[in-house]
Amino acid sequence: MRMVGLTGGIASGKSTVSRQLQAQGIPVIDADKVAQAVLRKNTWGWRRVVAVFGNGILQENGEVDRAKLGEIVFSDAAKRKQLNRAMEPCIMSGLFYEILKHWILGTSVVVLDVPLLFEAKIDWLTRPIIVVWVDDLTQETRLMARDNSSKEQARNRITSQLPLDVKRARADIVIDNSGSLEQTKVLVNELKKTITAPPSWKELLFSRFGVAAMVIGIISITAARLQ
Ligand SMILES: CC(C)(COP(=O)(O)OP(=O)(O)OC[C@H]1O[C@@H](n2cnc3c(N)ncnc32)[C@H](O)[C@@H]1O)[C@@H](O)C(=O)NCCC(=O)NCCS
Ligand SMILES: Nc1ncnc2c1ncn2[C@@H]1O[C@H](COP(=O)(O)OP(=O)(O)OP(=O)(O)O)[C@@H](O)[C@H]1O
Repeated sequence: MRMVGLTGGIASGKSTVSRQLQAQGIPVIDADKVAQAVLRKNTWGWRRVVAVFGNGILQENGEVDRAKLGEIVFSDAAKRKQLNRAMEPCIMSGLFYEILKHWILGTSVVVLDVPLLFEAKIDWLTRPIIVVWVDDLTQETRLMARDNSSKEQARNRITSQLPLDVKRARADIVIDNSGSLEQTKVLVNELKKTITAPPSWKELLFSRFGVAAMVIGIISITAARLQ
């Protein structure tokens, strides 16, 4: 199974590209959705996060107040590190579960939409790596418009990630999403051809190795948790 990495900066257009790929029949695993699931009330992730941040981040119904937690972690690098440390094993397990489902089903190409692919150092698992890029001003403007946020809130979120130009430099393929949606669609059509081209033997071996390494990783995390 070919595992294609899809990443970029906040509001650079990963979900937009992901939707266009899905419309062409390419399966996508969305790490943001996995992260949301592992933060639901009474889950393993919820317990770990509440243990670190306390009940003050909860709504009356016991669910995490995402806006409140976001305000805390996107304006304080140390708190963000604590959140990442608490959630990382849960997100990794969730991603692994989704990958395993596709592997068992015999999916030939799956796209992993992971905003923090480089930051979490899991880029080695995926090939090719696609970075959805936009210029800084477009990123800020789109983020503010989408989240109805202030310039300060948008800058806090943008600077909490590896700079988008650094990600672009590490990409195998760059999708420039600074133009119109129609222009991006044309680029995504070309992208589909590239990622669905028949895999080489080297690629096949790499993917099997990646999945095997993840199995070992998850077993180690689970074993450490049970101790
Ligand atoms: C802090 C939370 C609750 C804020 O929720 P909110 O609904 O406002 O944002 P949402 O989840 O939609 O994330 C929007 C974008 O923020 C960026 N982002 C999210 N978490 C982080 C982080 N820890 N560091 C840097 N950027 C992040 C990503 O680009 C993501 O696509 C949420 O982002 C979260 O649980 N983050 C930690 C989990 C995580 O690392 N997610 C990224 C998946 S790899
Ligand atoms: N080419 C485009 N032209 C105009 N608007 C766009 C374009 N691409 C994306 N957008 C808009 O920009 C915003 C951010 O896009 P999107 O949600 O796809 O980004 P993202 O990278 O998935 O964000 P996040 O990191 O928060 O998950 C959305 O409101 C989207 O509709």
